[in-house]
Amino acid sequence: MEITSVGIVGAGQMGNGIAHVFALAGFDVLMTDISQDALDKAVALIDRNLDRQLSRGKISEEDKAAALKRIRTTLKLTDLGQTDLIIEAATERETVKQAIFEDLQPHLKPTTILTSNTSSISITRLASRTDRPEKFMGFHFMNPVPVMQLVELIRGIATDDATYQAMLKVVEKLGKTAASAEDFPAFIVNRILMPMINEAVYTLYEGVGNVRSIDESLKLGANHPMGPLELADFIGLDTCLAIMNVLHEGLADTKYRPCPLLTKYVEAGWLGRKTSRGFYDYRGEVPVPTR
Ligand SMILES: CC(=O)CC(=O)SCCNC(=O)CCNC(=O)[C@H](O)C(C)(C)COP(=O)(O)OP(=O)(O)OC[C@H]1O[C@@H](n2cnc3c(N)ncnc32)[C@H](O)[C@@H]1OP(=O)(O)O
Ligand SMILES: NC(=O)C1=CN([C@@H]2O[C@H](COP(=O)(O)OP(=O)(O)OC[C@H]3O[C@@H](n4cnc5c(N)ncnc54)[C@H](OP(=O)(O)O)[C@@H]3O)[C@@H](O)[C@H]2O)C=CC1
Repeated sequence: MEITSVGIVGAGQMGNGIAHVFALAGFDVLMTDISQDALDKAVALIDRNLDRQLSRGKISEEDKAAALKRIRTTLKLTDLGQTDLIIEAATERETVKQAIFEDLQPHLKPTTILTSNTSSISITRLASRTDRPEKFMGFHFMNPVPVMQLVELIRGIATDDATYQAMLKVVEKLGKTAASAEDFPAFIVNRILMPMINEAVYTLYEGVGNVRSIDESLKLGANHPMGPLELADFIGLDTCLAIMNVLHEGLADTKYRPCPLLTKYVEAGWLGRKTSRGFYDYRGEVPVPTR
């Protein structure tokens, strides 16, 4: 069955980026969130990010207008039931994701494929709570979605080949590159990236460097486009901590112990760019290190 429509749950930074790339690739998009404010902000951001691509000659005025026309929003999760593909991109918490799939289930077409953009949580476990574990996959985009080429595809233990092949076709239609990862905590990218970010926070915690020197070191010394603390702020410190907890609990190895300083920032509500404060304070003209 050809996939032409997608339902996106969660209109945060990932949800809006995913809606953006699907609409540009010609899919009909229906996006939901628990707040109207999040939906309005997401649509405004997609408009701005399409403008960036327009001003750089990557898309035309017609492409932009057509993409925006393909995006609809709703506050009712169950409206998404008639779409061909569900992409869950809500907060990185297993209970939240489980509840979303549970609530959606009675309203789904029998053919609808379910996916989660989770950064770390077991696909097999999420799938096992639904009526279609064979049609369930991890579909992990990278941030910022319109810019990053990679999508991780993660099969749960029960995912069938027809579902995997259908998702490969979707990735191809988006013009992105798929990497297949096995279903173990945090898959490939975050298994490697997140311990590096956590180590950068330990480096700060132990006073080996400050925010600026740590970020400069990795940017100028290892050619990373962003320093690890700047990247953590960009991803969201709550998401970074959630991923470290999944690694720590799922692999039972102390090398994944989340840095207490990362926990403290999250407890303060200093979640990075999305709350205007994290390892940097973004409330002024230029970001200022908070340590
Ligand atoms: C946590 C997880 O589960 C998984 C993850 O996602 S891990 C995070 C993965 N992401 C990264 O590691 C990102 C690392 N950072 C970068 O690659 C770069 O800093 C960046 C691409 C984000 C920004 O690059 P930059 O050169 O500093 O900024 P900027 O010049 O504004 O942007 C570069 C290009 O991207 C475009 N761009 C940036 N953000 C965009 C967006 N949201 N939408 C559309 N276009 C965007 C810009 O228009 C620009 O386009 P051109 O190349 O055509 O000029
Ligand atoms: N940030 C990143 O770099 C990446 C994140 N991911 C993954 O993508 C997912 C989303 O992350 P991200 O976009 O950064 O997070 P955000 O915090 O930016 O957005 C999450 C959104 O989901 C909403 N939400 C929460 N619960 C529900 C619900 N029950 N139904 C509908 N919407 C809900 C939130 O609303 P509210 O704010 O009101 O709670 C918020 O708008 C996570 O699983 C994360 O691990 C994957 C790749 C990269």
